[in-house]
Amino acid sequence: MSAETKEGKIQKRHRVGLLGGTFDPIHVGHLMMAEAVRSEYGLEKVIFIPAAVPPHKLNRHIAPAEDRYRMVLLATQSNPYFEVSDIELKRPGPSYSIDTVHAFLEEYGEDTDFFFIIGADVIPDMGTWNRIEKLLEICEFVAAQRPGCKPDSEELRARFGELVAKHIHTLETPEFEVSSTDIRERLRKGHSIRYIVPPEVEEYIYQKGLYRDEL
Ligand SMILES: Nc1ncnc2c1ncn2[C@@H]1O[C@H](COP(=O)(O)OP(=O)(O)OP(=O)(O)O)[C@@H](O)[C@H]1O
Ligand SMILES: O=C(O)c1ccc[n+]([C@@H]2O[C@H](COP(=O)([O-])O)[C@@H](O)[C@H]2O)c1
Repeated sequence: MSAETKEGKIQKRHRVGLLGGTFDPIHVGHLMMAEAVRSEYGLEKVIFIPAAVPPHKLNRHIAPAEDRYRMVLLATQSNPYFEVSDIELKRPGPSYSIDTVHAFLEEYGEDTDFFFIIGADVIPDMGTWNRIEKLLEICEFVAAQRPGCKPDSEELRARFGELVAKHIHTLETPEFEVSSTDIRERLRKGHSIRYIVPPEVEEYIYQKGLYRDEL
């Protein structure tokens, strides 16, 4: 994408991916999805944003934000296109995406387009997100396939029409049937999580004794 400046020069627009999540813990499904969207959408980078207080998981026990953040750092360190932001960890209250995207728009300026990466399972819930209409206006969403989930945007389309067709894109990515819930369950049962999370994350989980106990 490009835009003409007042002086008539063509300026290339920057394209940055945002991948928000609870990451309790981060797993290869997150990493595969981020890399696939980065490469197919020509993104300069993908910024992983661990949520301090995920708005839809308020009543669920989650690991401390500091641990989830550290695991995201470990998992992403070998990919030069991946960055991690602690923006939501520093903000009190529920980690609403609208506040995060506004902050990035302010930091990066008008010549950057943001692509918020989600799994297809998130689409049916988006109608309940804080100020979703505004959020659809100010950034693009890219929904990656997730095993067993059809990207169902019917309800959103009925409410927000064109905005949904224009700003929510779906992408066929390699699918990997894993979730953080599966991983926590495996750890509670004492089963292996090797190859489902990067080795550094596996080691961190064992070192800190995370997810061992029934909740
Ligand atoms: N295997 C996967 N394939 C595609 N997208 C995924 C996958 N796992 C998670 N995502 C997406 O990554 C984002 C962050 O997900 P999150 O951190 O909640 O992980 P999760 O595995 O869905 O967690 P949990 O099982 O605890 O609900 C969401 O948009 C989610 O849809
Ligand atoms: O802004 C909201 O109202 C909102 C509601 C639910 C989820 N989100 C964001 O969606 C991303 C994925 O959420 P989750 O719960 O699947 O980890 C994460 O960045 C959340 O902060 C955002």
